[in-house]
Amino acid sequence: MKLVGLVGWRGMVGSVLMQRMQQEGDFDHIEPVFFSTSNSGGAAPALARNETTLKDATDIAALKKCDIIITCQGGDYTSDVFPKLRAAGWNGYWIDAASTLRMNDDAIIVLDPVNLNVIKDSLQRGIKNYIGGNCTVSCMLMGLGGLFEHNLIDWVSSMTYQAASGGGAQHMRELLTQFGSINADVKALLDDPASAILEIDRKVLARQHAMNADETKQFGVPLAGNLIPWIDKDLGNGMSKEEWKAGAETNKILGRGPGFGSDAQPVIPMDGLCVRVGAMRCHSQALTIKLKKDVPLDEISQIIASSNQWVKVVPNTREASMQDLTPAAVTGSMTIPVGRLRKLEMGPEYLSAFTVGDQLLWGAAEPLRRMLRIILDR
Ligand SMILES: NC(=O)C1=CN([C@@H]2O[C@H](COP(=O)(O)OP(=O)(O)OC[C@H]3O[C@@H](n4cnc5c(N)ncnc54)[C@H](OP(=O)(O)O)[C@@H]3O)[C@@H](O)[C@H]2O)C=CC1
Ligand SMILES: N[C@@H](CC(=O)OP(=O)(O)O)C(=O)O
Repeated sequence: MKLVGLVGWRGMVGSVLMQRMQQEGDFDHIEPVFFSTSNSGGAAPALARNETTLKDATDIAALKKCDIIITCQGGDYTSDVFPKLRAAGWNGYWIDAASTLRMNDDAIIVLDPVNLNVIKDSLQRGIKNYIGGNCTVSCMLMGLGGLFEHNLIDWVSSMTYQAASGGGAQHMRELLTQFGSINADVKALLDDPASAILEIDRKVLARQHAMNADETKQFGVPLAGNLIPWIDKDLGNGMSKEEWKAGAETNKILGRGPGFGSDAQPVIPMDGLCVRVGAMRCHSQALTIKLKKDVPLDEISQIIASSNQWVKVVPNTREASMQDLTPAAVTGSMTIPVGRLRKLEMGPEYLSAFTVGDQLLWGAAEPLRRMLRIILDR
């Protein structure tokens, strides 16, 4: 059995990964070794078999023994440990949730329901670094993969509504704490049906404006009852790094653009705005898609629905959209609903779509565990 090192397994992405690996019986096929950056020597989780203590996640000699390493520890860890491990001659498979290595020439962004051909070709070529994509990109491609596959897309503009979970566990906690403190300030007024709504509104705003640095430590400003139209770094050209990832990662996942040789398909322009909203753990996005030609809506629905077993087309009705196309409906589920499909007033080649995906499942953990199985099944 392959020795598989697990790093970052108790974090938020890591915990979801452990859950999914148990559900899918992945541990039956590996000998796991659990690593920690903070508790080496401590007891490994119950899933451990022969290696029952936690190894030091920075111990290159211990890491080198692994055939495969899966890490959800984060970008700083990858930047620190990965180069040292390769420099020490380790030639195993590195599977990573962090963005650090994604755009490297010797790394593949993995989303096998969409790019299994790219993955298989890379394994054949001896590539050893397999990185999970940005959560928004992965969820979008799981939903709209069919349109890309049929080469129907001229360009895409995405407007995202990204959940607190994209920032990590502390961000989710902060959002809920903020909601709680706002509620506490207006609870008496809410309980009184005769109270004035403008007084409630004034108090909510006063509480938001009065939030101190501790209450907004993660997001920098209140997110509860608010939104933040910027995610990730400022690239200095008016674009956020999260927005840049949409085009860069989508095209890399699809194997499009000059980096993939002279006979590769051209890059599909993708751009838009990424916005953080007060949802808990599903990323949603509204897409404007310029098609290459006028394709009837029923054909579009059929192409989208038949792309993979997880995508589900939601009828473009008020009731279905409210029931099936919300973060609360999708959280914890592998299903990727795509709805609000309609032709826009701009013309028959302009399509709107809205999709929601659990960013901890398809957006983070699931492509990693599936990559592990692809390697094991070779
Ligand atoms: N959040 C997301 O939605 C996505 C994240 N990613 C990537 O995955 C990386 C990990 O993200 P995420 O899981 O959100 O990060 P977390 O902060 O939840 O976990 C990262 C590490 O923090 C340490 N840690 C310290 N205190 C705690 C605690 N109280 N509970 C659990 N872990 C703790 C753990 O390391 P140790 O056990 O060694 O102490 C853990 O592995 C990110 O940096 C990002 O690169 C990718 C896609 C989506
Ligand atoms: N940036 C994403 C989460 C994330 O971790 O993205 P990436 O893996 O590309 O750094 C968000 O905040 O919603």
